[in-house]
Amino acid sequence: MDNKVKIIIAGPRGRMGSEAVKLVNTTEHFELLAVIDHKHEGQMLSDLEGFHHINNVPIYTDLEKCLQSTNSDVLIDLTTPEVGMYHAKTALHYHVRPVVGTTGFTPSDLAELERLCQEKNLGCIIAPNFAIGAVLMMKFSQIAAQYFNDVEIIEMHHDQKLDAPSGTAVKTAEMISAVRESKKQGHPNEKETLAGARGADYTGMHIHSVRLPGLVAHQQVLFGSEGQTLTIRHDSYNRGSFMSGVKVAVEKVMKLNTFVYGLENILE
Ligand SMILES: NC(=O)C1=CN([C@@H]2O[C@H](COP(=O)(O)OP(=O)(O)OC[C@H]3O[C@@H](n4cnc5c(N)ncnc54)[C@H](OP(=O)(O)O)[C@@H]3O)[C@@H](O)[C@H]2O)C=CC1
Ligand SMILES: O=C(O)C1=N[C@H](C(=O)O)C[C@H](O)C1
Repeated sequence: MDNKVKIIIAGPRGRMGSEAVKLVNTTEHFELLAVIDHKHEGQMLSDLEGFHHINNVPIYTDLEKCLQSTNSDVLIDLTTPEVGMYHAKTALHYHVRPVVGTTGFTPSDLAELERLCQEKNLGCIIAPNFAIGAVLMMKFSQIAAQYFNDVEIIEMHHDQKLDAPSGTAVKTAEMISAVRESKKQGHPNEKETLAGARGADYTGMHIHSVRLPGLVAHQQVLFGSEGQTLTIRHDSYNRGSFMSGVKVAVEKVMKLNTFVYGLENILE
């Protein structure tokens, strides 16, 4: 018996998933047991371009079949919102702890996962952003919002992103609204002459989503008051920026029997 954390990764060919494969493969106390890919049933990960050096890792298209055939501890999911939700629920049913980076979950998805964690007495971490700098940006924004009631969020991502606003922007808005008195931003009588010009409305605070090739993941939180503005900004320039957070989440989830939404709740 070794003490390695036995891991399954869903979405291994993706921008994030391929980095996670690298992380697990190079971390002494982690072991990659299998991957979930909706393509390539019956093949080995080493058959795929970019993974020739990774031995003995089977590809499953069906998570349930994978969980029945392997004795795993943690599922790392980096896929799409619908798939991620199904994977997280399935993993918990099989007593495997989910670490989910996939964004786009609704409040009712999160509530359902929380209920399932209680029922199974198991840990689960949903992290809209694994980058430590992004977590600090959200925490600093929450502090600033105690002093500045006027705030708008601008998130900027690559143009292959499926969800808008980003999970980070939603989490930032949630953290701010926990301390900010609800207020409709802008002039009370303002009118959009072009629909969407003022962005999405989250308890009166506006979220603007920019999508451009060349970007990775960036966010500015802008505060304003009489004669001054404060801008809190974070930039991820590559997906490596998220991996130390993934590592911490996998280590932590092994010691948890509760549901955690946001890395800020587990960082020491
Ligand atoms: N929490 C965080 O810090 C971060 C979170 N993210 C989030 O992570 C998710 C993935 O992002 P990213 O890597 O950029 O996206 P990609 O599109 O690059 O990767 C997603 C991968 O999931 C695969 N996939 C789709 N359906 C399934 C399925 N049923 N089973 C297994 N694999 C499947 C896709 O395969 P195919 O292309 O063949 O369909 C693709 O390889 C997004 O929700 C994103 O918002 C991203 C960055 C950081
Ligand atoms: O899709 C991405 O790229 C990212 N998604 C996450 C989000 O929606 O906040 C995290 C990061 O911003 C990159």
